[in-house]
Amino acid sequence: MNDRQIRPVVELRGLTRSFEQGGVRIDVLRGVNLDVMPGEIVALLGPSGSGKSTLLQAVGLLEGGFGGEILIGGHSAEKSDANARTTLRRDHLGFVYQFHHLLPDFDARENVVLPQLVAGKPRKDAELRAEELLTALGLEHRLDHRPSQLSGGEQQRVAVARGLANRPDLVLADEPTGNLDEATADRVLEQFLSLVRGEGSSALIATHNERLAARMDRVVRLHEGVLE
Ligand SMILES: Nc1ncnc2c1ncn2[C@@H]1O[C@H](COP(=O)(O)OP(=O)(O)OP(=O)(O)O)[C@@H](O)[C@H]1O
Repeated sequence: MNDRQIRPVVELRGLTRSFEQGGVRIDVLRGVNLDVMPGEIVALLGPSGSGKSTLLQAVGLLEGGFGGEILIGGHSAEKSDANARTTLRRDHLGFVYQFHHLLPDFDARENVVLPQLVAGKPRKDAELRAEELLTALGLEHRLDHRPSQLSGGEQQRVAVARGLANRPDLVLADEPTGNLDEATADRVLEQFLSLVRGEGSSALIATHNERLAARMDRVVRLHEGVLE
């Protein structure tokens, strides 16, 4: 490949996924094609049940059972064994879950430190990075608070910091503001997007909220198992 050619951070080619429900087969993804370019923030829109979470699980290399091809940073997920997939996930991907996935017994700082320790970063560096991110999100006065001592919007900002902690090339987020009221969702999304932009990462963000999707660089719609 020409060195000057820019490669997508993720390439999906003919991605398929079916489930059996009560003896009936449903084809949720029927041949999804998508490229996400470096630095691009893509909204994945679709009504409830259209397969947004299923698609994010595929890109996150969290589950098997998919047909087609997934390339992360040019590396084929299918051609990688379980260890190589774990490395791909660790080196390239970050996940922003809804805030109820935060570890309840650890404070905000530690929730952001832990994934970095798992990735092999020294504790001191991990703490500095956690403080930098939480400060950028306006939580410098909440570093020592546990999730139960934080508001929903504050907890979701901790979840954002955790997802970005290891400087992923691609951030995957499933309804990252889905649990928040409209005004808080707007503020948290704004901070999330500006942090992703500032770090030069890409993001694929599932939502059924057209208004929030319009704030991203590109909108793709999942309809009847394909992207339009
Ligand atoms: N593990 C599973 N077993 C059986 N069916 C599943 C499984 N996971 C998802 N499905 C089905 O696949 C379809 C798509 O689900 P998915 O959660 O991906 O949709 P979604 O667009 O993320 O919906 P929502 O916006 O409500 O979260 C649904 O009909 C769902 O019931």
